[in-house]
Amino acid sequence: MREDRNVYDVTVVGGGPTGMFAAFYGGLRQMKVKIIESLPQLGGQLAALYPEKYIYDIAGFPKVRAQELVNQLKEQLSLFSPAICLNQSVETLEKQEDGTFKLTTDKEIHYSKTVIITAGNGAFQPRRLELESASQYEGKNLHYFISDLEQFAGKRVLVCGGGDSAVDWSLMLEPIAASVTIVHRRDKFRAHEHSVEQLMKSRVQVKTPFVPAELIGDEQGIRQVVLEHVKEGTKETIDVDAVVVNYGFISSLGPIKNWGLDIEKNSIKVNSRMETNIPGVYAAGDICTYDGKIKLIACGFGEAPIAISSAKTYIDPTARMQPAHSSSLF
Ligand SMILES: Cc1cc2nc3c(=O)[nH]c(=O)nc-3n(C[C@H](O)[C@H](O)[C@H](O)COP(=O)(O)OP(=O)(O)OC[C@H]3O[C@@H](n4cnc5c(N)ncnc54)[C@H](O)[C@@H]3O)c2cc1C
Repeated sequence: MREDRNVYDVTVVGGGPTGMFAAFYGGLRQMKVKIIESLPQLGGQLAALYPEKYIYDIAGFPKVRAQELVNQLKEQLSLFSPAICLNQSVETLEKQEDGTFKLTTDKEIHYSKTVIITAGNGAFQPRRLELESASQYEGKNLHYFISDLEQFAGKRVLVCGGGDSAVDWSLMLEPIAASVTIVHRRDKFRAHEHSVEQLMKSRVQVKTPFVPAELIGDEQGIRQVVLEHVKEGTKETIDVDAVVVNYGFISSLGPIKNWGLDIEKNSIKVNSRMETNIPGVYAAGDICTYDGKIKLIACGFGEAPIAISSAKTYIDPTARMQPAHSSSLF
């Protein structure tokens, strides 16, 4: 297990909008900040569940596409270059004898003076292909995320799914890959009408209503996929070099329930300073609850500076809870 022996002032668990803004605010308050996010991307629900939708209730933005808001948050965050650890899910949180916290993820051990939990509904994981042997091809040529389109150049790619991500990735892969086949269990795609129209005009081969029924491969990866017609049960085998699965995401509070926090209906109870029952641990955004709590991005944005300022005064009791105005800092 890797270990980062640096002790951060604050570690933010969850890189959704609340966590991103909290990390930015930590920078503004001159704290050494780290974010840990279970997905290989920042943005939480916005990036994972509805990147193409417009949001109409962010102050100052009459309307903003969810992914665009994430991009703006990333730009704002980059001002202070916090440590960003993606693809790591925090599994345990322990207070050590010297008062610092030890956070253990599935990959690494981290240390921090304070912790802000901005974990939304819990760690997101991609909904996986439920086929025997699927897991053995992860890290080979079975992908749940695409970080580099070029790795598919000249390859025969099978994309599984019927939503926006599956259709968008098929269209983006089409000019690069040798061939792209999209398989969806229903006749109708759930993606935007415009994207589906483009898909039908493209070179992408559309297989509906089919599901992947079997993976045939070797040590190197999947070589063939058997597709089964959902209604007729007939089967077809196609040759593949890569399989991309876009079945959406599932989230679960999971290990957070075992961290000794006061939890009510899957949410962490906090007071008006965003303090949990564990001194030095704070919560903000969708994961936290208090009398009158509502789950909105705008509320997470309000709670984040409170949580950060509480953490700041916890580390340095002489620091002021009220931060200086950002307009007077630069
Ligand atoms: C379809 C849809 C439309 C919406 N529209 C609006 C809208 O118009 N306006 C509005 O205000 N709100 C809207 N919302 C709600 C809004 O998206 C949430 O309020 C917001 O995302 C909460 O932000 P957050 O940062 O608190 O949590 P999240 O966005 O849920 O982010 C939490 C992050 O923490 C990560 N995480 C969790 N546990 C761990 C762990 N143990 N280790 C590492 N990482 C972890 C998760 O993977 C996730 O990325 C909408 C939600 C949906 C689903």
